Parts: sequence; C-alpha cells; structure tokens
Amino acid sequence: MSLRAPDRLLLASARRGGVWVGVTVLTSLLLTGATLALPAVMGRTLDAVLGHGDVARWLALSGVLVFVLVAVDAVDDLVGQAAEARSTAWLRHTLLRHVLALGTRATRRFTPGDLVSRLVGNSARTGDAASGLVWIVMGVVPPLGAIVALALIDYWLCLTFLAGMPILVLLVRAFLRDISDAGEGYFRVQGTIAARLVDALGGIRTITAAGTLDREAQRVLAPLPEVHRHGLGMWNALARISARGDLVVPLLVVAVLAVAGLGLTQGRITPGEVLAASEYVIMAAGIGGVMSSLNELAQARAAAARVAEVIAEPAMAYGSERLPEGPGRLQFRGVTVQGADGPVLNDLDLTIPGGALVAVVGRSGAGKSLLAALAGRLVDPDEGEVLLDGVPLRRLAREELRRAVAYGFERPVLLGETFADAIGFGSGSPSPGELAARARAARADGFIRRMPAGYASRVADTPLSGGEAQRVGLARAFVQAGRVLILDDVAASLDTVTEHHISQVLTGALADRTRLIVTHRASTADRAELVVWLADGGVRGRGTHRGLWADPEYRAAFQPLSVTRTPVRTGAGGAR
Ligand SMILES: Nc1ncnc2c1ncn2[C@@H]1O[C@H](COP(=O)(O)OP(=O)(O)OP(=O)(O)O)[C@@H](O)[C@H]1O
Repeated sequence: MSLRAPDRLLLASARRGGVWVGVTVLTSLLLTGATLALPAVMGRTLDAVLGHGDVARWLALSGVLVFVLVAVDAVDDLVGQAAEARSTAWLRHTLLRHVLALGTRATRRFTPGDLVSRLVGNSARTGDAASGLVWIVMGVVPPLGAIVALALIDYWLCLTFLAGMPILVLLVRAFLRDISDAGEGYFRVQGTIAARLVDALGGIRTITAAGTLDREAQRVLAPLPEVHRHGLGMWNALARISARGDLVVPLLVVAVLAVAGLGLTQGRITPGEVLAASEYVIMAAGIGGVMSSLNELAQARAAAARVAEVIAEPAMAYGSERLPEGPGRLQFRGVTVQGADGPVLNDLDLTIPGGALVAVVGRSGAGKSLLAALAGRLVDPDEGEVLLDGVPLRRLAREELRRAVAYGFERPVLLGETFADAIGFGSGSPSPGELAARARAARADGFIRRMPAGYASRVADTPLSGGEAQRVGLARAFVQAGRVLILDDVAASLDTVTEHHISQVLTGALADRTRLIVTHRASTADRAELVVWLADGGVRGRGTHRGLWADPEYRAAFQPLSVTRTPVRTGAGGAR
C-alpha cells in the first residue's frame, strides 16, 4: 500500500528528529517496560505479604520501578521536544525553499497569509509528529503487553477481554475520523484568517483613508464562527470517545475481574494475580492514553496535508545549458498563457532584436507585464516557448539565466539590510565604486548620500517615496544587467526630468543590451527603436511610435497618462 503525501511527509519529518527520535524510542521503551512490569511486581508483593515470598525484595523492586517511571518520564518529555524542534526546523526549511522555488506561481496559487500560516503554524504541528509517532507506537505496547500479561495469568481473562475488543476498535475508528475532519477544517479556516489579515495590512492606507476599520476587522474575522465550529467538533469527538470509553472500559474491567474472582475461588489464580489482573485490564483498555496521542497525530496529519499541498506544487525546473555568445535576441514562439477567463496571450509570435531598445505598450490588462515576465522566465507559458539567443529559456541553467536577464519593477521590494545590499542584491559583491556609478545612473546616488550613513543606511529605517524606491530598484537592475534588461513600468512614479535622465542612460551606458521597457508613457515609446503594441492577446502592431501613432486605437493605449503627464503632438507621424 503506498502512503499518501501527508503520511510520507509525517514520516520524513519524524526521521529528521535524528538522534533524538532514537533516544525517545529508548526512553519510551524503558517507560513501557516499567509500566508493564509494575502490576506484576505489585501482585508478587501482595502474594509475598500473604506469606508466599520475600517481601523486602519485591518491595524494593516496586520502588525501583516507580523511580524509573518518574525519572524516565521527565527525560522522555525533554528528548521528545528536542526531536520535534529538529523536525519542525527541517520542515520549515523545506517548505520555505520550495515556496521560493515556486516563484510567482506560489502567490498565484496560495495567498501570502495562507502560506505564512502553513509555514509557521502547520509546520510546527507536523513537526510534533516526530515524537508523537514514537509515543503512539509505544502507547499501544502497554495495552498489547497487558493483554499478553492477562493471558499469562489466566487465558480465560484474556479471552474475556478480547470478546469486548471489537467495540473498542470501532470507537477508535470513529474518533479518528471525526477528529481528522475537524482538524483539517480548523487549519484551513486559520489559513483564511491569516490571508485576510495580510491583505488588510497590505491595504492599510486604503482602509484608513476610507475609514472602514470596523468593516475590515469584521471581514478578517468573519470565519471565526467556522473556527469555533471546527474547534467544537474536536472537543465533541474527544468528549464522545471519553464518554463511550467511560462506559465500555468499566464493563470490561468488571467482566475480567468476575472471571478472575472465579479463578481465585477455583484456586487457579492467587490474590496477587487478581490485583495484577485488575491493573492489566485497565491498561489493556488504555483507550485514554492512546487516544490523546492519536488526537495529536490526527492533528499533525491535518497540518501535514496543508504543508504537503504546497510541496506538491511543481517548482520551476531549470536546465543545464549555457548561452552562446549573442546580442540578447528574444524570440516568442506560439506563446499562449491562459488566464482566469481564457488566454491572456494567445499563440503570440514575436522577435525582439538583440541590443535593441524596445517599448511594450498597450492598454491596461493587455498582458505587457506578463510578456515581460515571460521574457526572463519569471513565468512559463502554457504553450509555446521563449528563446534567448536561440536557446529555449527552459533549458538554461538557473544562474546562467539570472546572469543574462535583469529586471526592474514598478514597485520594487528592496531586499537586504543596507542600501548597498539592496542595490547589489543578486549580483555577487559589486565594488562600492560600481554601486555608486549605477546609483548615479538611476538618479539614486544623491538622496542616498544625503542619508546619515550613506550607502550603509538601513533600508528598513528609511521611508522612501515611490519614485525613490523605483530609482533604487533601477540601480539594482543596472548593476545586475546582463545581455537583457527588462524594465516593467519603472518610470511610473518618476518625474519627467528624472525619467528623461534615465532614458539617456538606457541609450548611453547600457546601449549594448537588449532593453525591453514596459511603459504607459508616449515619450518613452517615442525614444524606443521598436514599439510592440499588445492588444487582444497578441501583437496588434509593431514599428516606431511615430508610425503607429496614426492609429486612434494605438493612441488610446496612452490616453489616460499621456494627456495628463506627457505633452503629445497629435497628427499623423507627429507624436512626442
Ligand atoms: N502568470 C500568469 N498566468 C495567467 N494569467 C496571468 C499571469 N500573469 C498575469 N496574468 C493575467 O494577465 C492579465 C494581464 O496582466 P498584465 O499585468 O500583464 O497586464 P498589463 O498589460 O501589464 O496591465 P497594466 O498596464 O495595468 O499594468 C491580467 O488579467 C492578469 O491577471
């Protein structure tokens, strides 16, 4: 029988508990042995007191067993926690690496808040299984051992107990089903709340400006009744098993003790053995102890299912090929990307000449950013392929691709402690001189130098305007720039003078690269050597800005921004 993904993950994470899992097995074995031996030794002690043996010896042995139980129990807890910590750490590493390897697909498939809840809460719950599994396995040993002990005392005792076993088994199965369903629902709803909270924090300015704090709090916490319902489901399952156990276990105990009493009157069993049998029957029916471990395991399994769901999402695979020498020519061949309501790009064929400055324009939602993402393999097409200097991007080694293609984004996230880190991010260790030169080119050098610690200033402590952040992001792209530089609407928050300066860098210092610029600005399109106009899922037109401007639909792609931001001379061939 092949294990399901959550079970495989549970086992893998339990193995990562390493040596501590082994120690937990040892301590649990000791505990189990002592637990099993104690009733027999107590029975012998009683028989000794009644005149059949060495009382002092049996009393001493009872004392040793009790000591072992207390001491080992404490150690068992400690090593169990150590195993869980190691398993959880491994699981978080694995999940985090996978989420990052998924790239943009991670946040298309899962919301950030949901991913955080899986990474933080669910991973820890799954990690609990490291010692939980051992405790469960060890948890069933005392009941099984107790059944054997009953048989050793008198086989009628064992048979009486086994007659009641099927009821116990049915109870356990029903409990496991109820608790697993409730656990899964509980974690899912927790993830939903976390996702809404992250959304709300991302949009906190809008919420504050709109004065909708109460409504937002209600929206974030709206699934709480569901959390309550699933929580109640878990408690009910526990209560049911406890009530049913309370009914079944005493019945079993009474039945076994009645048979033991009969054996005593017939001289088959000693009084000490009756005492031992009364302990063993309770141990054999030890539904309570195993139940709480099973409960833990069921919850760990529900949590593992949520972690495994992310891991099952295939990460982007890279090839091993290198790029030949080349100018940075990009080719899109039959590229189709499906969106929620049909293809966003449909069988698109396009060649971006190497070393050219190319503007990608089109109305909002035309697929410009998607085209830019495809060009550097931030996403893969559903059909077709993208080639760089003749090599399909999928075949390129990851480092080769990342060295060859650099990106600048409209709302860059500045990663790294300091501004020097943020600008050099992903580029090895550029020299301070190179960092400054690129920052100057991106018009970021001035405001960074004015900070108290210059390039060593901490990014997190420095609130930046949208345009300043864009310029730092641009400097990073410039440092990184390989043979292709892709700028996705990077000038959206820049004033015309800064944008003009940056355009000069693109046509000057970086003129040997292929530059793919997504833009809404007519002035940027006008400076490009080639304009690719996207509409209706494909290339609606390509040529120079001036050549395309005659088409009113082309002009409409710029209208909202060009009217307000960029003076445009209308008329055939006269755009600027
Ligand atoms: N990886 C993807 N898979 C499927 N659909 C996507 C993907 N990325 C974006 N889309 C969808 O493609 C459509 C176009 O998005 P895109 O961001 O490319 O538009 P755009 O032309 O850049 O718009 P804007 O000018 O408003 O920034 C959107 O509906 C978006 O949801």
